[in-house]
Amino acid sequence: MTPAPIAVALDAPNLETAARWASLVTPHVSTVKVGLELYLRYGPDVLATVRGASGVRIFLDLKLHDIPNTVAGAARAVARLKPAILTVHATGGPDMIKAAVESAPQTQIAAVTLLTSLSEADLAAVGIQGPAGDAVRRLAALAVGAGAQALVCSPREVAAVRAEVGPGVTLITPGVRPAGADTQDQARVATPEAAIADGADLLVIGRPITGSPDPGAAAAGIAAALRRTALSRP
Ligand SMILES: O=C(O)c1cc(=O)[nH]c(=O)n1[C@@H]1O[C@H](COP(=O)(O)O)[C@@H](O)[C@H]1O
Repeated sequence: MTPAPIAVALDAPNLETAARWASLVTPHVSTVKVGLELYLRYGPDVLATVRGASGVRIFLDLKLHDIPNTVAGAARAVARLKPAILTVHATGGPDMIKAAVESAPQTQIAAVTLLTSLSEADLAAVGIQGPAGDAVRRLAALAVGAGAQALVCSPREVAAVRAEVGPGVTLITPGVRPAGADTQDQARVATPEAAIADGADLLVIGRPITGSPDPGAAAAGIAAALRRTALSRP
């Protein structure tokens, strides 16, 4: 069976846990995501450990955000680890995004538009007025114009982003929660089925899978629900 378009966020406190989660979920999902917690604790070695024998695709989520020269150096430094995807913040601007794209040519650069943890009130507090969707669409167009091949946005905005950037860009949505699940620190959320129906290519899901007593079964359950949705579509 083809693995589901899910990147499991391995936000683990130690390498053993991350490796265990990775081996449990990789039969069911296409990708695993290494973020700041693991990378800052263990460094580049974490990618080889998590990749393990399965050779699963790695999404390296470092959310780079600095001046173009510094981001170019950072992207070059991690490009040798061959992550499939690397994140940068779209608000770093077009020159910064372009620097990342040029410095990691084998890696898909994903520009994070507005963090899914921010509510509209939070966005207003940092000076982003109006509906989140407007700013997300503007940042999406800017990032694609600068060469980003992928975008990160909330599932609430993914349909508008798809309409803005067209079919060729990979749309990645965190802020995904199965119906009835605790939203925790996420503000702009939707279900896995809704995210896919609205045009997401890859769903980032962490705690709903890794917080389960059986992460393998939780990943398999969400993957099966996505397959059922795909089959029921006309
Ligand atoms: O870039 C990301 O992956 C990301 C962007 C964003 O806007 N929101 C967001 O939650 N994420 C990441 O997606 C994951 C979501 O995890 P859960 O909330 O546990 O499903 C975390 O690892 C976040 O770092």
